[in-house]
Amino acid sequence: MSSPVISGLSALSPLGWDDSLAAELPAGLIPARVARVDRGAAEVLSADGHAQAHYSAQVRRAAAADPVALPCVGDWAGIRRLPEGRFELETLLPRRTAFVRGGVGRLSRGGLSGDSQGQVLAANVDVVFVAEPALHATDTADLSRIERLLALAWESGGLPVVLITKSDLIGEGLDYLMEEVATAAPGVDVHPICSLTGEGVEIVRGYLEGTRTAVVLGASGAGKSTLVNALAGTAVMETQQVRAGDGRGRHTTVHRELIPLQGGGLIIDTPGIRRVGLYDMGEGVDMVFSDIEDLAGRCRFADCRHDSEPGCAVIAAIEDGTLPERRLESWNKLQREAAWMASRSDARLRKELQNRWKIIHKEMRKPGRNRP
Ligand SMILES: Nc1nc2c(ncn2[C@@H]2O[C@H](COP(=O)(O)OP(=O)(O)OP(=O)(O)O)[C@@H](O)[C@H]2O)c(=O)[nH]1
Ligand SMILES: [Zn+2]
Repeated sequence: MSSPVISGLSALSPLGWDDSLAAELPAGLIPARVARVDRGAAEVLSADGHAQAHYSAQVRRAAAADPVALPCVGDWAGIRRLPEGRFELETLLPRRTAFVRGGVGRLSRGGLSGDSQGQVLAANVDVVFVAEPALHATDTADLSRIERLLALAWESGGLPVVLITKSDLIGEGLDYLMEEVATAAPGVDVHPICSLTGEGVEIVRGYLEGTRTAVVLGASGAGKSTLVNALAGTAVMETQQVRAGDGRGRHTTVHRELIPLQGGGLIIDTPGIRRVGLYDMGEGVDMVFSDIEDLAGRCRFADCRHDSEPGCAVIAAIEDGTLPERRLESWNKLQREAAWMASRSDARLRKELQNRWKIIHKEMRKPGRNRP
């Protein structure tokens, strides 16, 4: 990494680097993107390849005070080469989007708790693909699962896109299924794909244009790895068959969690993202049910519970067939769950956490503190 600045910037653009990020980079630091994190260090990709970068004292201190300041896959960082040739990760650039797990808990002494709370699973994800198979065992696509994952996707700040995978398994019924799925995802693009024949894969690739970064959410067996391999044009991910076939554990292959694709764009795949379940849906739920929110605005009573009140526009829409009744049930259910989570992780504290992230970030960028 000798002359990073000139050769660097164009070599960095496949990683998603752009002018607005460049404007945030403190002078004298080398831009690099976090591809994987280990204890105390990150594997980073830069214009000159990959390197291990140990966290600076500032980064360690900030992370000890608040786990949100811990580098995570997808982060952009400013790194520095130390005289002995090692690299140090000096600062993180502001995150544009983030998948946060666990929300924020309170310690008995009243502060924000720091242990595995508010952990950031991935940063700077532009597109969130929600993968749901057309046919899973004997059932068709699970609309409630799509709604749940969409709420997460919205909450992260990335653009949600629904992919109905394994479209080859359903044949005739596909058009009908796609119409049903569309009712569960208002305002969201929905596409059928088949990673085996390649149908729809180019449409998926289109969302990555301009070197965007994506994650694929979906249940086990939804076809996430198969899709990523189809996008990459090579086997970058182990699929279920491969894993079953050679009998090796998944841990035998150490892979980077930020995967640049040959045709452009990047995919983030981490165990944390794979396990992502019912976390932090928060305001995302409102986005998923924007159709019902609109209708509710037209109910006669402002506090209508859409149950049996007179002048309820939601019930009217169910009666005239424009709103599937399943949607209202699903909305009620997810709202209850979101409220339950909010009672545990307090939305106000979450906002506070976001603000504190900004302060931490400024703090980390103060020059001359504890240089080794
Ligand atoms: N018929 C059909 N099968 C598919 C398609 N895509 C994937 N599969 C199969 O579905 C199974 C699961 O695919 P994976 O890609 O491993 O699923 P995954 O979502 O990565 O699963 P986890 O790693 O457990 O999260 C494999 O046997 C694939 O061959 C498709 O488009 N059509
Ligand atoms: Zn109503």
